Amino acid sequence: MTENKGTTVRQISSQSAGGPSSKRPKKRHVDLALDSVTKRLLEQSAEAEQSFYQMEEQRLQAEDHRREAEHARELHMLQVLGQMFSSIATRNPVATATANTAMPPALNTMESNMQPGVPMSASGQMRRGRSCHRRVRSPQSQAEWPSYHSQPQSNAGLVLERSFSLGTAARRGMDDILPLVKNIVPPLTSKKHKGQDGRIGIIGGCQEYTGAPYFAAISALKVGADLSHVFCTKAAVTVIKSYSPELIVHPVLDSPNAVEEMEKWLPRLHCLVVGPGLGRDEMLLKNAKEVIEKSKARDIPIVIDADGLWLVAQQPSVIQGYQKGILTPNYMEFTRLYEAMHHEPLDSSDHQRSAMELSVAMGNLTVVLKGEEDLITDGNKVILCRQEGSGRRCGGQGDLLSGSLGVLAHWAYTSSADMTKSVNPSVVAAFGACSLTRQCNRQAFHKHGRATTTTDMIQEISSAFKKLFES
Ligand SMILES: NC(=O)C1=CN([C@@H]2O[C@H](COP(=O)(O)OP(=O)(O)OC[C@H]3O[C@@H](n4cnc5c(N)ncnc54)[C@H](O)[C@@H]3O)[C@@H](O)[C@H]2O)[C@@H](O)CC1
Ligand SMILES: Nc1ncnc2c1ncn2[C@@H]1O[C@H](COP(=O)(O)OP(=O)(O)OP(=O)(O)O)[C@@H](O)[C@H]1O
Repeated sequence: MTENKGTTVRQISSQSAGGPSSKRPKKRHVDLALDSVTKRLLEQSAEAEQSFYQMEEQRLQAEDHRREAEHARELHMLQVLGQMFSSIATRNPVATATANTAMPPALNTMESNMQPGVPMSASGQMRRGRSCHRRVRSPQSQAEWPSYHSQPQSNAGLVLERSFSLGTAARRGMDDILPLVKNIVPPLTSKKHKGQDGRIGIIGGCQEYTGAPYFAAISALKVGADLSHVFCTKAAVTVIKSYSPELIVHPVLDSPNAVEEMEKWLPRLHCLVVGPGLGRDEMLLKNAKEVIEKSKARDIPIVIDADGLWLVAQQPSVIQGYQKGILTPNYMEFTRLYEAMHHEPLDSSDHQRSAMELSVAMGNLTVVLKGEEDLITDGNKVILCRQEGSGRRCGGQGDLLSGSLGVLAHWAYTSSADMTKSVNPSVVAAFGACSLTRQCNRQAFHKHGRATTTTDMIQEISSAFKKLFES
């Protein structure tokens, strides 16, 4: 019985295990079924991907149409205004003559620093008769001044005609500058050694603020710098190190010989970003100031942000006139700087004009006024960055911008004039950093919505960079 049972069991198991002849057809059958399921899945995923791209394409086209319509509306509005003003000018020659005599001092404020055809805001142009005092005036600007008078049009006509160029020139600016940013991105080759694509220094980080210098430094690395150093206080160092093993963090900013400690590193740095999380402690600001002085002597680009701008508002001479200096104020910081330089309240109705005035007063430093649209000017020209972002304004986005700008400034200043088509390298770099920050914001918001934080934006740097500058 037992034997029989055993035999039965053996027989059953030998059947179920299957001899070579009984097993193979089944496996083949299973394989075939699996193959077809996989194939079907792949087809479905390809279809889904294709329809996603189609939808995305349609969405982008719709967005383009919306923007074109908006620009057309703006242009139309300006044309109507132009006609209104020229008819006023024709009907009232006395007013025109008065305007002619009243114009020169005010024109000195803006136009004297502008190249012909440079974008300028309509509101700024129309308020030109107001009293306004420019502090710095370049010889080039004076040379240009007579040509404005030689225009056969009335001032109102001239004003508005140049206003028309605002929208198109600003847009053209965007289209023109983006290829230049692409040009300055260094190729990745096996011939390079570590450090060649950028060694960036961030001055900032104290007891209260450890996130800001981290955001700036890690953004610099993610954009493509090889090494990113943070010079912070002792209290901040372990915290920052614990965020990231990639950063080199020096606990020197509040040490008794802080300046010598930091100066030692300057020959190894390509660019300095001063201010993220610096705080406003007198001693820290003094140390930062001295390092800025030493860096100027080494001719390295210096981006000044956040509390670094507080320092500049107290002592503008620290960076005034340094052509490789770039200021990245938000609106509050901008107001502070403007009022410190001009000793009068900021007229908030014309940001472009005010930004140019600040740049000129600072000796044609590049100013990046961040906001709904970023405004970049070196006092000669205003470029607008309108790369779509999102409505999410979490803290730290400005640090992403200043850290990225540090790397891009290094790349822009080491590129040939051919690559930047002789456009101010600071402006090219600033445009790149603004576009990138806004694109990261857009992508991160797409994924995280209201919960978006700067950390989420930093994770988007790689793909945003690729999309903007490597496609
Ligand atoms: N996680 C961190 O460690 C962070 C630290 N940060 C640091 O914090 C320090 C102080 O920076 P703050 O920006 O707070 O400077 P301020 O202390 O000058 O404050 C500026 C204030 O203005 C407000 N503001 C900004 N834009 C405005 C606008 N357009 N209109 C009206 N109000 C506006 C802000 O809400 C803020 O309260 C800096 O060192 C900065 O780097 C920030 O970078 C944010 C992230
Ligand atoms: N209203 C807005 N719409 C779209 N983008 C904006 C708007 N305001 C600011 N940004 C973008 O956010 C980025 C950072 O600007 P923001 O004004 O937040 O700087 P910040 O206050 O110096 O930042 P931080 O929090 O790091 O100190 C810039 O790239 C800017 O283009």
